[in-house]
Amino acid sequence: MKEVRVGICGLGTVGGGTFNVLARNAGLIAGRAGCAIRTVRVATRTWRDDIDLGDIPFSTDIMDVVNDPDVDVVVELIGGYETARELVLAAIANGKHVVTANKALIAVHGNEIFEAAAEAGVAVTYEAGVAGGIPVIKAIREGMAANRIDWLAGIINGTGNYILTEMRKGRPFNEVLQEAQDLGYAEADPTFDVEGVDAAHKLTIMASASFGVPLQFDRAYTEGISRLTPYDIAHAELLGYRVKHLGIARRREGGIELRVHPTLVPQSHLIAQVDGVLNAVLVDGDAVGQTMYYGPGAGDEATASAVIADIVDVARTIQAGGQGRVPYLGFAPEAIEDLEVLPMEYTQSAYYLRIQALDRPGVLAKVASILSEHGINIESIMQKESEVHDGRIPVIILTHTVQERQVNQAIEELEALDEVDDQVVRIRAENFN
Ligand SMILES: NC(=O)C1=CN([C@@H]2O[C@H](COP(=O)(O)OP(=O)(O)OC[C@H]3O[C@@H](n4cnc5c(N)ncnc54)[C@H](O)[C@@H]3O)[C@@H](O)[C@H]2O)C=CC1
Ligand SMILES: N[C@@H](CC=O)C(=O)O
Ligand code: NA
Repeated sequence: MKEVRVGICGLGTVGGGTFNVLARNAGLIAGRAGCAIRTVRVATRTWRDDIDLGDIPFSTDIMDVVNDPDVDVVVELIGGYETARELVLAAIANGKHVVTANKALIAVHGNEIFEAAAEAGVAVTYEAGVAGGIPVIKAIREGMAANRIDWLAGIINGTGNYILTEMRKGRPFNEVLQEAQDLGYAEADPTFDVEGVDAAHKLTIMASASFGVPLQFDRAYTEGISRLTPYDIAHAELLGYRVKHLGIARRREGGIELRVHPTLVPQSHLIAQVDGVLNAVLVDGDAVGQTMYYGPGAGDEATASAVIADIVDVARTIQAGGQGRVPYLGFAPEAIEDLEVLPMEYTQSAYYLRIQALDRPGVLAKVASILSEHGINIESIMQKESEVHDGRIPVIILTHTVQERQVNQAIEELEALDEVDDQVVRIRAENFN
């Protein structure tokens, strides 16, 4: 085969980046792929005047790509759940390989899509969907193949990390979110970024590829960054921690943890230094130990880098005459375990608690006694006289690692005390042990 022919669906941020890099680095990419990679058709609803398609046929109907007999690989870059699902299933039915950057699609419909693809004998790849340009799916499915992976944790949403980084400098949330949207980092619906849905999509995929379990997005716990206050971010810093929005997956007795939430991480850990649109994923393997993958998590050409790496992989597969060197989730179908996601109350974490209490003798003793009754050990406690306001003082406590249900019960009792006002603020903390 002299060339592999690509049809691109969606010419937005990632589609534009993919088209441009494929054109700019055509010779180099052909050298790596062992054949030319040629864009033979494009379909997109909105046009970009800055991209010259030359004589490549184009239309607004994505089915034109799927039904084009000249297309070997359909590159799905339209985003969203349902239309993308129909597009990908139709491409598979037509015997075409699929490359996608759509983590929402894979996290929610991946089990169905991989089954259809296996039956049709085609590849479906999704590297760009997880942590953008970082080749983390390749690292997990191939580089970590010798290891039992017990946990992974990552900053896996560029928009959210960009917002948290700028908030630390004192900038307002909404202004920074608008900036991330203007830079092309945010999802079509930016609440997916801010409320942790996008991170949960990516975490679901990485967990399945790490542990060899089916995709279970509907069981993931998702908490966003929109309710974080500058006060708690600053006080976490005083305790030696930084607040990051993490996705965490951990293998436990009888199930797996799958959770996305703001998290205190030690300032001394490398992951605390990951700022702006950059992402980082820690993966812990029993043989290799802790590894970290770092780089741009969003953006046009950064994401295109991963899309094209997948296209090259598919081109090599086509030349080798197979359906894909690597199984869809990195495990042979018969090796997929039936492990379920644990309910949140059975997950384990350390906690930052902020209790708004009356500034009166004996209150701290009552708080400590409730925590102790629930088996919660205190790592550190912080209370500053300069913060007394209206006879009330914030008490900030960092706990040791405990089960979430112990903390839920303790918080319920703390909030019922006459000496405690408002809801107790709770942010989980990780030390990556
Ligand atoms: N923007 C980024 O940095 C990253 C985005 N992604 C994913 O890549 C995919 C694309 O994202 P972006 O390029 O940012 O989005 P975008 O909104 O910039 O581009 C989407 C393109 O698809 C076209 N489109 C949408 N629905 C269509 C339909 N039914 N028929 C024809 N054309 C249609 C739109 O006209 C637009 O040109 C999404 O799944 C997103 O989650 C993944 C990693 C990074
Ligand atoms: N909206 C996403 C884009 C990449 O996946 C992000 O901000 O990380
Ligand atoms: Na990636």
